[in-house]
Amino acid sequence: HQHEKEPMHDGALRNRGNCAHTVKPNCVFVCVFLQTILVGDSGVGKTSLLVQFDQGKFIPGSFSATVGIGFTNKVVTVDNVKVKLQIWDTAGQERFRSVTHAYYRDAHALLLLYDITNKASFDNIRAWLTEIHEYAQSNVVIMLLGNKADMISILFSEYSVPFMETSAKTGVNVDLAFTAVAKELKHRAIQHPSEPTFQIHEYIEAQKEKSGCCSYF
Ligand SMILES: Nc1nc2c(ncn2[C@@H]2O[C@H](COP(=O)(O)OP(=O)(O)OP(=O)(O)O)[C@@H](O)[C@H]2O)c(=O)[nH]1
Repeated sequence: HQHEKEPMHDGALRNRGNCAHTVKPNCVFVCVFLQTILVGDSGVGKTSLLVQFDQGKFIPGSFSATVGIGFTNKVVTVDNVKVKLQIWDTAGQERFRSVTHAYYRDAHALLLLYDITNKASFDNIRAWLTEIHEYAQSNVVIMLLGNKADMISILFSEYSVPFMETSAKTGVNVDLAFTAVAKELKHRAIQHPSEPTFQIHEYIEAQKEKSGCCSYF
């Protein structure tokens, strides 16, 4: 944080009206100040995500729910411009909701998290988005994050089962799922001694990248 020198006044933010931020010309230290809020159900990993981003570590162990709200400042350089992110970590528990709503209005960006292993946290996204639309500025930047992606690889390594996400609706990875299985079976049936053994995991990984799976805009 030694680069921080010119934090904007909170008042400047409140006066910004339509959420526009100021880029200071020829600035050396902090040029843009952005308020970001992490929201989502309790236990989806908001605090953990912030600790990972800020300190590059993950502290496993017992879960202690956030009480109220707190923030961490982080300066990132984007296209040679120093951007100070003030990241607010909110409590996901219902009883703190009225406290956190008060912070939505000043947010430039909202990171909405769900836990990919917890269906209820996914189902609640609609309710979160309704709240966001009610309390935040209309042009707030919203990013939806499916956290705990590592849990997939735990299943994968436990059972050694290849994994990919498909959509029967859009067709994403549908061909690949069947082709990969067909290739595996073909290699088992007809294996030329000179041929390297077919690695279905590697094949899927290589093909998945081409289809640009898993980011949706
Ligand atoms: N495997 C795995 N566990 C995670 C991940 N993120 C968080 N956890 C665990 O999930 C539990 C809840 O994480 P927190 O970061 O405290 O959740 P939170 O969203 O801040 O919860 P509240 O403060 O109540 O809103 C903790 O036991 C974490 O260790 C992740 O990406 N992978």
